[in-house]
Amino acid sequence: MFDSLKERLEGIFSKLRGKGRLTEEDINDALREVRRALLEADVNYKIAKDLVERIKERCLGQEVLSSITPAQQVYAVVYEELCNLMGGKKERLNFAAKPPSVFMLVGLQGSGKTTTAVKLALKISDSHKPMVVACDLRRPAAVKQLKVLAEKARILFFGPEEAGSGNVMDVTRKALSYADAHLIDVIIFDTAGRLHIDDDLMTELEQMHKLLDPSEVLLVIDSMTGQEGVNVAEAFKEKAGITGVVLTKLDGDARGGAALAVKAATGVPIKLVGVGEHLEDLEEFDATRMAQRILGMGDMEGLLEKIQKSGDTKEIERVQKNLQDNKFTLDDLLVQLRQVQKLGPLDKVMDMLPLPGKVKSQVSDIDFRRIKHVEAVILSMTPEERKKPEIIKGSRKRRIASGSGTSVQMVNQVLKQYEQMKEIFKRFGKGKGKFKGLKLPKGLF
Ligand SMILES: Nc1nc2c(ncn2[C@@H]2O[C@H](COP(=O)(O)OP(=O)(O)OP(=O)(O)O)[C@@H](O)[C@H]2O)c(=O)[nH]1
Repeated sequence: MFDSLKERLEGIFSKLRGKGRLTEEDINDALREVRRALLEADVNYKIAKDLVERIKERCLGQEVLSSITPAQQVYAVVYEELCNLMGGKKERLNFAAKPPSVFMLVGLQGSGKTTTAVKLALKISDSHKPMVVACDLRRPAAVKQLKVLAEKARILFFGPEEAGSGNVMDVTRKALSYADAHLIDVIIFDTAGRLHIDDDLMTELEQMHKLLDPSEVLLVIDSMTGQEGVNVAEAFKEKAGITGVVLTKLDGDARGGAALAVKAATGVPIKLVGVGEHLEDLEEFDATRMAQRILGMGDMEGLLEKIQKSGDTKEIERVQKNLQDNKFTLDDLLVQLRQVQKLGPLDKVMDMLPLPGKVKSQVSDIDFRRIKHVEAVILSMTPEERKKPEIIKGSRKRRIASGSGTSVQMVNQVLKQYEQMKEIFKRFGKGKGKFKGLKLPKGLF
């Protein structure tokens, strides 16, 4: 997601960086391109226009700081304004002061409601006892889907006695008494999906709302729907009293229009984002991180969090220190490869690193199906060789190849990839500059 927007912005800023002083015309030209890039990302025209106006006002109005370049200044303003556009601060879920908390998930068919219901239950299950309730009774398959997913995630499920039968209000009431009897403190209702917003659906949601007095009505939107998603949000806001948005399929190739504009258009904050098909792939939405990703600054916080979750933090800290000190060794590469295997798909990890798109695709090109071979090659080297691979010469390469059950060609490839990564980290992974609390990776300018 955001790839093409990111690339466009990268191009615009690299042009600016090439200029020492920026004239008003330079800024106007750059911002015109920013607006065009936003429109291409399917952001509503008015929202893009207003955003660019605000950026322009701030850029032209600000005094020139001696500590940073003019291009950096513009970049920082764009970053701050993108954060503001997406809501600025993190919006947490509201839980009822007196349990149970009731969450209603609403949205169009196929937006990802059912999956999100279970993802959300799983996410909060560390500190709560959640239950998911199937209230999409028009589509028997939806009840079954929720049940199957809930079983997979070991989450309590409640639904009509027979899929395809029953009445929504009946199921809702029964779910409430079941929850009461079983000390369930969060009840998540998966409501009916429709292809379009219609009166029947809204009446049903209204009745449920009245009975449940929910802490959250979360509208689930497929981010691929772009601006259309924003229109849906406007309609649901008016009719269903939504309190938050969950944007799903952010891992896809959506252009980003919905993520950028939904808060500005509706005033309703994005609270959660779906970032994959696995049940663990639901994250809190963080405008700051999102803006950093859009601007190619990487989501270092997200990456570190992921790494910490996967354990081995001491090792990771050591690798980080080595990266900063420009002492990246093959041992570090080994730790990284193991982390990559634990972290999951490489493209997601790559997305979080503050590297320009082009470099990312180069790194992504590394054949990670052969990751085990790479590991075996490194493990067949002596500790000394892992620190100073340049001492590995012809005969040692053959020994390493046979020791690891691979080939000399593979050994050469590992060494080459290591050199490439070292170079990348040297250029982009080192240190961070600071500007008014912003963390800008050095080397970008
Ligand atoms: N890649 C990806 N796929 C997702 C995400 N969230 C949901 N999906 C997929 O989207 C498809 C539709 O999701 P559902 O949960 O069935 O959607 P729904 O809104 O409940 O649909 P109805 O039950 O038809 O109303 C499923 O194949 C999900 O696996 C996500 O964040 N990323």
